Amino acid sequence: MTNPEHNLEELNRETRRLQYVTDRIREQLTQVEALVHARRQDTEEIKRNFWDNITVNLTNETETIETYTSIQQEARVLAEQERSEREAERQLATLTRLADSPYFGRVDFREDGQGEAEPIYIGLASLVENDGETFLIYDWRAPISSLFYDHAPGKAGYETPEGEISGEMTLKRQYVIKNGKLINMFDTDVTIGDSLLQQALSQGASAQMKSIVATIQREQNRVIRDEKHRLLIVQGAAGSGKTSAALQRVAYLLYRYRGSLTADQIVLFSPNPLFNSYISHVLPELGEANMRQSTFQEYLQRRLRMFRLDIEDLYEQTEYVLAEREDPYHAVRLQAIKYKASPDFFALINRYVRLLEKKGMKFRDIRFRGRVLISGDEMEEVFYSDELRRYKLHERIDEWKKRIALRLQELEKVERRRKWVSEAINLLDDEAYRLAYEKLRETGRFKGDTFDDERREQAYLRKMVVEEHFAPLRKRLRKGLYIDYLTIYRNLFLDEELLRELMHGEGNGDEQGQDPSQGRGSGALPEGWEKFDELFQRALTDKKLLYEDATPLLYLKESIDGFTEHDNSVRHVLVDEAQDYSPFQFAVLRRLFPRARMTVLGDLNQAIYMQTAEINGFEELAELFAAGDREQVATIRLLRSYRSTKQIVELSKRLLPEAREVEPFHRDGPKPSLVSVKDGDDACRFAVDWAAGQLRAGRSNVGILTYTAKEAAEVSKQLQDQLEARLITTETTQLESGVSVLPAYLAKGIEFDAVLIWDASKYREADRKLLYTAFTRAMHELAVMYRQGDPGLLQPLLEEPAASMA
Ligand SMILES: Nc1ncnc2c1ncn2[C@@H]1O[C@H](COP(=O)(O)OP(=O)(O)OP(=O)(O)O)[C@@H](O)[C@H]1O
Repeated sequence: MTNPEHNLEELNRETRRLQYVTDRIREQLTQVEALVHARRQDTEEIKRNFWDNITVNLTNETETIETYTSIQQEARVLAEQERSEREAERQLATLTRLADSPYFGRVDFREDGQGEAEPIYIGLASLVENDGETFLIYDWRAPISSLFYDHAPGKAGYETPEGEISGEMTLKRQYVIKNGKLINMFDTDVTIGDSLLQQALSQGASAQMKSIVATIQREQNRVIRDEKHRLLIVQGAAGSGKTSAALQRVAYLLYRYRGSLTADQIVLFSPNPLFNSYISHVLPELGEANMRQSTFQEYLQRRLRMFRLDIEDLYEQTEYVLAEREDPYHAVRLQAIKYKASPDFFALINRYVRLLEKKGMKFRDIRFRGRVLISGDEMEEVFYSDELRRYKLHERIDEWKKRIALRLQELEKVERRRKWVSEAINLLDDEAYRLAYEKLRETGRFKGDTFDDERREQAYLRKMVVEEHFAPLRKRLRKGLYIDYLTIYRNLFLDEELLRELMHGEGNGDEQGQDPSQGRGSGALPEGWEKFDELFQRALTDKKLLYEDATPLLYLKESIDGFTEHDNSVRHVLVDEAQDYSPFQFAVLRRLFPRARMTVLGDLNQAIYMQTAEINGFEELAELFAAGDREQVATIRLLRSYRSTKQIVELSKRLLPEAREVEPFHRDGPKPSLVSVKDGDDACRFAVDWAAGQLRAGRSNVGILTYTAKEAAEVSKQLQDQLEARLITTETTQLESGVSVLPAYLAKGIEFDAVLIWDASKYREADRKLLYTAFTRAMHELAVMYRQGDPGLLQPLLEEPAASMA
C-alpha cells in the first residue's frame, strides 16, 4: 500500500470530478425530492377519495360482491401508489447517502481487446449520468466492482452472468470522502487497502455493528458473492468477519436478484435478541431493508406450544452446566446434553421414526366427563390396523384422525341419551331455545303437531348440547393433542426392548433412506443412559422441558406429522454462530425452509456449549444437505482475524492450540495484562481503576466478562457504587456504550474496545473455548484477572516473557 505524493494535478483532477459527481447527485436529489413530494400528495389524495368511487350496497349477494370487488380494486390502486412512493423515498435515501460520500474506490481497467483503460468508480449505489448511459458510480455489488475487492493492479478479471471478463487493471485507488469533501486518497499495489482497513479497525467499537463495504477482503468477497452452491459453509476465526460478510451477502443478494428477491424472503438465524439488535443497522446503512431475523428458540417456543411446558433455552442450560456443579444430577446431565445433540442420537431417532410405522405410537385417552370415551390402546389398535398400515406415517396420522373422528361421532350419538344432557337442556337460556326453534323451522322439520314438534325440539336440543360439549374433543383431535408425543419420546429411554430393537434389530438396517444419517450405526449408548428418563421426568414435574430435549422432541414430532410447517417463500437462510447448532437443529431448519439455499457461518473454536462441544466439523450438515451431491456444497475458510490487535490474537492462540492457524491482521496494541488478585475486594479495586482508565482513554465500549450470569449479577452489584456498569442478561435487547457486565457466553458474536475477564481461575479444561471466546471479544485492550496462586488455564501464558503482571 502506498500513499503516493499525488501530484497536485492528479489531486485537482479528482477534486474536480468529485465536485462534478456531487453536482449531479444534487441535481438528481432535487428531482427526486419533488417526485417524493408529488407521490406523497397522490397517495394522500387516493386515501381521501377512497370511498368516492365505491358505492356500498349490501342488499343482496350480487351487490355485495360488486361492492367488495370495487373496494379491492381501490385498495390495489392505493397499494400500488404507496409502493411507488416508497420506491421514490428509497431513491431519495440512496442519493442522500451518496451526497455525503459518493464513492470509496476506483479501478482503472482495460478489457482485453479494448483500447483505453476506463476508470470505474465504486460506491454504495450506482449513479448514472443525465444521458442515462454513462455510469458515474458503480454499485459495489455490480459484477465489475469485484475487481476492486479481488485484485491488485496487473492482470485481472471478473465474473459476469455472461461469463468471465479479463483484462488489466492499471490503477486501484481508495478514497475517504466525508460531507462531499475529499479527505484522503491512497493508491494500492497489493490487495485492498491495508491502510484504510487499518483506519477502519483502529476506530472504537460501537454499540452497533458497521458495514465493511469499503474494505471487504478478497476471501470475504467470495462469501458475499457465491451463487453457485445450495449450501455455503463459512468456517472462520473469531473476528474474521463472518457476521459482517453474511450481512454484506444479504445486501448483495438483494441487489443481484432485485425484482425477484425481497428482504422478507431471507431469514437470518442469530443467537439472541441482543445480537439481533446489534446487527440491525448494517443493511439500512447499505440502503437495503433488513432481512427477517429469528432465533432458534423462538421457533422452538412456537412449535412446542401445544405441550404447555416452559422450554428452557440454551443460556439457562449453559448456566446450569457452569454454575450448578453441586447438583447430584450434574454429571449425568452433561452426558445427556452431549448425547442428545449428537449425530448418533439423530440416527437413533430416525430409526425410531421408521419403526413407528410398525409399532410404538402412543395415544392419550379421550376422556369426557371423567370417563374414558376412547382409550389410548384402542386408538393405537386403529393406527396399526391392517387398513391403515399401508399408509406412510404422516399420511396415516391423517387417516387415523378421520377414523377416530367417526368413532367420536358415533359416541356422540350415544351420549345424547345420557341424563346429564337433560339437565343441561333445563339450564339452557331462552336464546338457545329460540335458536333451536329457528333452526328447526328453517329446515322445515316442524310439522304443526305439538307432541311431535316438542319431541323434535328436544332431540334437536340434545344434539346441540352434546355437539357443543364434544367440540373441544374434536378440536384436540384435529390438533393432534391425543398423540402422546412425550411418551413416545420417553419410551426411548424407558423401554429396553424397544431400544434393543433399535440398536440391533431390523430398524437398524443400512438400507438407503432419503436421509443419509439413517444408515449410520448408532454407536454405543452413552454413560448414564439409564438416568436420562429421570432427568426428563424431573423437569416435566416442574412443567419444564430441558433444552437438550426440546429439539429432538420437536424433530420426532415433526417427523411423525410430516413436518407440517414450512415456509416455501424463503429463498435464503443464513445461520450465524452455526457451531452451536446440533444435527437435529439443522435438520429441522432444512425441513422448515425446503426451498432455501443455506449459508452457515461458524467457528469450531467457539463451540462453547456442551451440546456441540464434541462436534468437529460441518460434515454432518453437508451430508444432510447435499445428499451425495457435493457439488452443491462449498466451504470457505476465513483465517485472518480483523477484530483484535495482533497482541490479543497471539495471546488467544496460545490459550487455544486449535486456533494456531488464525492469522492476526497486523494492527498493534498494548500487551494484554494477566493480573493476579488476592480476593474479591482486590478484584473490585482493579476493575474499577482499569475500567475508569479505559473510559478516560476514550474507549467507549468496555466489557467485563464473567464466568456465569450469576457471577455477572454479583459483580455488577459489587461495582455499582464505584462504577457505572450495566448488567447484561438474556433479557437485554440493546447494547449501549459504557461499561457492560455480562457472562462470557452471552458476549458471543459481539465485541468491545476493551475486555476485562473477571476471574479466569474459574475456567476449567472443558471451558478453554469459552475463555478463548471471551479473549477474542476485545478489539484493542484485554486484561485477565485470576486468583493469586491459581492461574488455571493461564499458567502456560504466564510462563512467557510476553505476559505482564500488575
Ligand atoms: N473487511 C473488513 N473491513 C473492516 N472491518 C472488518 C472487516 N472484516 C471484519 N471487520 C471487523 O472485524 C470485526 C469482527 O467482524 P465480525 O463480527 O463480522 O466477525 P465474526 O467472524 O463474525 O466474529 P465472531 O466469530 O467472533 O463473532 C468487526 O468489527 C468488523 O467490522
